[in-house]
Amino acid sequence: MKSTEARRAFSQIKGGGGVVGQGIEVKDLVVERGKREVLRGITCTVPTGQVTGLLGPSGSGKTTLIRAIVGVQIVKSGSVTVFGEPAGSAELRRTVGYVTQAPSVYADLTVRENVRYFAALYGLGAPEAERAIDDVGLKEAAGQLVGNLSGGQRSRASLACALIGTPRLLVLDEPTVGLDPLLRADLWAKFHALAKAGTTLLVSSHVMDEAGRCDRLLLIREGRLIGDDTPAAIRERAGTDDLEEAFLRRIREQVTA
Ligand SMILES: Nc1ncnc2c1ncn2[C@@H]1O[C@H](COP(=O)(O)OP(=O)(O)OP(=O)(O)O)[C@@H](O)[C@H]1O
Repeated sequence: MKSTEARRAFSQIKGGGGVVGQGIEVKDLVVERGKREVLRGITCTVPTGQVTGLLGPSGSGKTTLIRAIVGVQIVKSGSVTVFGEPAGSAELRRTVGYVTQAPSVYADLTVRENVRYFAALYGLGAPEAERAIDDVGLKEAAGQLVGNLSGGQRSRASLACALIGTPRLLVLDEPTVGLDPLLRADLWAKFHALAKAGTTLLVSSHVMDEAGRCDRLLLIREGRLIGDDTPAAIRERAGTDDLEEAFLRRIREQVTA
């Protein structure tokens, strides 16, 4: 067994009915941006084959944590591993798909040209590109220039490019911003279908009504983790069915602690 495979096997823990693994492990992570500590000692895990939501108010540190996980953020201290490898290491390049908040597609190419370009980078062809376009509901717009698409369509074009390499970990920074409720529901169904097929997903959002769609939630506030559990357990602990209210109660608990 190669060392990478050994580490991967080691990062998996036998669960009751099947294999439950840790896709991401973050330990005591501290990040400074602009001379300010924006992540203040985060420790958390993200299980494989599930949709984990990263929730928190604007400016709480979601994007910074995501950047550390995909390996593009300088960290002050602590560690981040993805499938047992240090975040950002060469072994993870084809393993991690990352969709940023800003669309990462070429505005002067059509949707199809963009997705085929990314497919070619992975040694894949037109059928795989068409499947990814179909998956994000952009079949009708495939021939349009990305520069002429709506904001929501453009984010879906970025998502199609990220899906093409069938990454083991898909990290999506606010993927549903600007989408109508029907499209949001379609995309969440797609995320769960991917998770069922074994993909690990980390999805950030500051929209509380999306939190209930996740298998697990990481709640972040002012650079600290204030919750790491299933939506059901977070509701139960707070004594309310309303996740937004549960989040607020958790914040109040922290403030008075
Ligand atoms: N390039 C930067 N230089 C200095 N400070 C930054 C930089 N980018 C972000 N910050 C600061 O780091 C903190 C966390 O920002 P981050 O983008 O991680 O938050 P977020 O939770 O993703 O917010 P949003 O939901 O608005 O995208 C904020 O206080 C922000 O002002």
